[in-house]
Amino acid sequence: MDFKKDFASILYEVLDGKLDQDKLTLMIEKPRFEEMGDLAFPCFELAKLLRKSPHSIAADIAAEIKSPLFEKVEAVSGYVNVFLNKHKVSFLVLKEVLTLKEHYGDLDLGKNQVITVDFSSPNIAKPFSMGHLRSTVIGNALALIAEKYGYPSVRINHLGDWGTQFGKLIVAYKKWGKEETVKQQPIKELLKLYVKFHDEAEKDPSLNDEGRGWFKKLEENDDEAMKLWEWFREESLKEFSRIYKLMGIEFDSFQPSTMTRWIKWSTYLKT
Ligand SMILES: NC(=[NH2+])NCCC[C@H](N)C(=O)O
Repeated sequence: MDFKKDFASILYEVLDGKLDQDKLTLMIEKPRFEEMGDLAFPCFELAKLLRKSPHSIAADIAAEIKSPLFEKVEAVSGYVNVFLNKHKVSFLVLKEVLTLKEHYGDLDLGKNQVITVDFSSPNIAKPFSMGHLRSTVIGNALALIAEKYGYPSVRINHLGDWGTQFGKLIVAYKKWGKEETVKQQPIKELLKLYVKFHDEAEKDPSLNDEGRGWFKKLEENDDEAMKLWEWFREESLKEFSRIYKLMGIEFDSFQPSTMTRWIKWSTYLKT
């Protein structure tokens, strides 16, 4: 529904085709104040062409417009101000919404160029924060807007799942963790273990070395270290997925931070 275009075609008739419809559409303005109508047509440019004052041109045009689309047409200071017929306009808009359904408002600006949106990105083994929630809502809204505009979007969740803290978490789990408790409430339990690690490391700083040692093992793809890390990741993802499901959001990839490590490796290999 493009009421500017409709107004332009009405003006085209009234002006006997003196200006073409595209030009008229471009000239139509949206008044700054509601009381000046929904659309306005300035008549200043026509003054030269018609050899009349903008005031009288506006008055002439206003007198000639008779369209059920408008409930009021006024000539004010060289402008033709039109007020859309709310009843008719709401009927037309709702009819279009109901016909086009989810395609209402679709645009093809993107011409199928893909847009990637990297958002949410929580850290595994830690609670999902307000900041993550905000990023999730904003990122998904941007992806939806992009899609509406004809850009297929790829939603990437760049998980925070790599770093020394996972060496520490492995140490904590091996010392004080239980498989069952982690499975029951993964984030809560893993966070508890991580906090305990820090409390204990204050008393016994050698734990930090152990943590670094296990992270080194992770970096070297050690079997036991990788199995535990993958499990923490999987359990955390289960919990995050519950939140995403509640919000009706799906991701195309849960790209691991480890990806950066692989990319680094492959560049080393190439050089
Ligand atoms: N590529 C990204 N999305 N990076 C942002 C990572 C955010 C980080 N995981 C955090 O929770 O603070």
